Amino acid sequence: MSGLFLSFEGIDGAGKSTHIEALAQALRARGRTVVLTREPGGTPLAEKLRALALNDPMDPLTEALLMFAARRDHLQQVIEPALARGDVVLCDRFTDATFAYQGGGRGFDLDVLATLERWVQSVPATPLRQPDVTVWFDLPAAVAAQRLAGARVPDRFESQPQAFFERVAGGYAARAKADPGRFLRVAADQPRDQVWQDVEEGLRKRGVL
Ligand SMILES: Nc1ncnc2c1ncn2[C@@H]1O[C@H](COP(=O)(O)OP(=O)(O)O)[C@@H](O)[C@H]1O
Ligand SMILES: Cc1cn([C@H]2C[C@H](O)[C@@H](COP(=O)(O)OP(=O)(O)O)O2)c(=O)[nH]c1=O
Repeated sequence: MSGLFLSFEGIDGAGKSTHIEALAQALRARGRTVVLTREPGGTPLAEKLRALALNDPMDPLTEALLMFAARRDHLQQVIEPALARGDVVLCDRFTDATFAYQGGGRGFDLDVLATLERWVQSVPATPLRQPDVTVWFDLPAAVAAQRLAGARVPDRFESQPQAFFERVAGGYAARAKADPGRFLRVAADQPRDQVWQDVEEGLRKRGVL
């Protein structure tokens, strides 16, 4: 069986975590070996970089470089070996998050991000590794803010004002527009069951489920 790479995106509170585990179970029930992972993170080194990026003050270039440094290690240590074995990789966030948060949210130069993307995602198997499908939980920033109010201790990103998340959401929309074949947009402002049905149906249409 050939490997499959799925990423999950959306602003904080959009509902990714709620549905990734259910999807892992659905895939396992179909006989697939599933690697559940996340960015920034997924390896011991990348988890250290995550702790820095989420908690320590830094300028936008440092932030972008840490995200891509973590990604490079994650690709080499976890994602590429898993895809080579024929596993399904479910990754909670990938490069679209960098374009949305560092690009849209922080206003960092998108051309620089695109250059880093090409460098970091060039691997022996392919000149530009990208997810096969990106499930995008599209949720208005105001709804996400309501969901997260008081729910968890906010990190450097979650403590940003709503306007930041409006820019992040715009960053995702631009990435989706540029690569509509890869993006599966799910309207996340619906009851959990309906969101899950839309995820399932979208992935079935793409032959993933
Ligand atoms: N469809 C939904 N409707 C209402 N609340 C939801 C829905 N999906 C998730 N939630 C709740 O919203 C919060 C954020 O969801 P979560 O899955 O952690 O988002 P993310 O991983 O994208 O940040 C959680 O408290 C979760 O229980
Ligand atoms: C992958 C990535 C995440 N982030 C941010 C988005 C999130 O606020 C944060 C961590 O993501 P996430 O794992 O979704 O957080 P949580 O543990 O709260 O579910 O990192 C970036 O800013 N750039 C990136 O490239």
